[in-house]
Amino acid sequence: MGLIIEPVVAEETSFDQIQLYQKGVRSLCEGGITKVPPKYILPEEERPDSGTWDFGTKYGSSEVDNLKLPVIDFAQLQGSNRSHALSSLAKACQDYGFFQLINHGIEAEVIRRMGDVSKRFFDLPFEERSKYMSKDMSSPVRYGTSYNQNNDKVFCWRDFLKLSCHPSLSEVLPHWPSSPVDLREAAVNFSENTKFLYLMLMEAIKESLGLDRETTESENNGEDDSTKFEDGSQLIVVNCYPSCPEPELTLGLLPHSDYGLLTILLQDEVKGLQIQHGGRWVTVEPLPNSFVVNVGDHLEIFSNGRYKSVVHRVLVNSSKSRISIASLHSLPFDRMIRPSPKLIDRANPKRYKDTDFSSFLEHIASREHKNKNFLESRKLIS
Ligand SMILES: O=C(O)CCC(=O)C(=O)O
Ligand SMILES: [Fe+2]
Repeated sequence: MGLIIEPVVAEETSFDQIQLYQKGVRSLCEGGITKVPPKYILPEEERPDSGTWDFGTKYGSSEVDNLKLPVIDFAQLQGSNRSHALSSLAKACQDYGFFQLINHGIEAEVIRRMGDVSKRFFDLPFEERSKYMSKDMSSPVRYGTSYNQNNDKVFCWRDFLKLSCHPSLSEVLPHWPSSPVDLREAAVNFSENTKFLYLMLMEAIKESLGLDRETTESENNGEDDSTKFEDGSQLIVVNCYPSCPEPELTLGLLPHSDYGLLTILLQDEVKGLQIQHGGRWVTVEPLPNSFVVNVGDHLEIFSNGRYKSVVHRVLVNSSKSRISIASLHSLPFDRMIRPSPKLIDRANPKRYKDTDFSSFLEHIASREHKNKNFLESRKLIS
C-alpha cells in the first residue's frame, strides 16, 4: 500500500512522521510515494529552478548549462609532461575549484566493486542499515539521511553511509558494516587507492603553488609538510539519491563547500552534481573512468585564497537513482590549518584565520550548513 503523508507544516509534524523522515529517503520511497512530503520541500527561493532538474527539460526561461570541467591527466602529471599538467592544474583550481581526473591508474575492478557494494548496502532492509545510525560525528561508521538530520529544518533527498578511515584502517574496520559481506574489503581497497591519489595530487598542488618540499619543511620549522598530509583524516561518504517524484521541490544536497583539503568523487553515469561557475549553476557532465576532484575549504585557506573551494549542490530527478562516492581528505583532527607563509606578502596579505578541525565540527553540529558560511567565518578580508 502506498504511504500517505498529510501535507502538514514542519512545526506540526507528528511523532510518527518525524520517525519516518529520520529513516531516510530510501525507506520513504519504498512506501511508494507520489508526492514529496512537506519536510523536503524547500522555500521557493532555494529550489533548483535557476537551472534544471530533469534531464534536458527547460523550465521557464532557464536552460540546462552543462559544463565540461577542466580535465587533468594524472599520467601526464606523473610523467615528462608534468610542468604542462601543473599549469593546467593551477588554472583549474583557481578558475573552477573543480576538475576531472583521467588516467588515474586505479583499476576498474576496484571502482566497480565499490559502486556495486554501495548499491547493495542501500538495498538492505532498513533494520540492517539502521544499525549504523549514530549522532556521534566521530564514529567510525555513520548511516543517516539529509545533511545533518539532527539540525536540518528541511531535509535533503539523500541517504548516506560514512566510513571514517581513521585513526587507522585496522582500528576502524571492525566497526564498518559487516553486510554486504564484501563491503569492508571493497571499501578498504577504494580508500587506499584514493588516498594514494590524494597524496600524489597534494604534492602536485603544492608544486603548482610554488611550494616545493624544501620550502614547506623549512616553513614548518623542520616539520615535514608531506608527512602532515599523509597523516591526515580520510572519510568515505557514499551518497544515495533515490529518484524523486517532484524533483523541482527539493535537492539531494543543499549548496555547500567541502571542508577539507581535497575531495575525490566518483559519480555514476547519472547527472546531478552542479557547481557555481560564472555566476550560475552548471551541471557537471559525468565523464567515464574519471574522478571529479575539488578544492576544499582547508586548501583555500592553505593557498591563502588562490585556489577556490567552490559551492556545489546536487539535483535529483524523477526517473533515476544516483549514487556517488566521495573520499574526503583533510588534516589530522588536531592540526591547525593556516595560509602558507610563502603565499603571504604585501600584495597578498593573510586572508584567513588559523583554524582547526574541531571548530568546523562544532560549526556543523551547531547550525545549518549553508553555502560557505564556515569558510566565510574564517576570512580576515572579504
Ligand atoms: O553527489 C555528488 O555528486 C556530490 C556529493 C558531495 O558534494 C559531497 O558528498 O560533499
Ligand atoms: Fe560536497
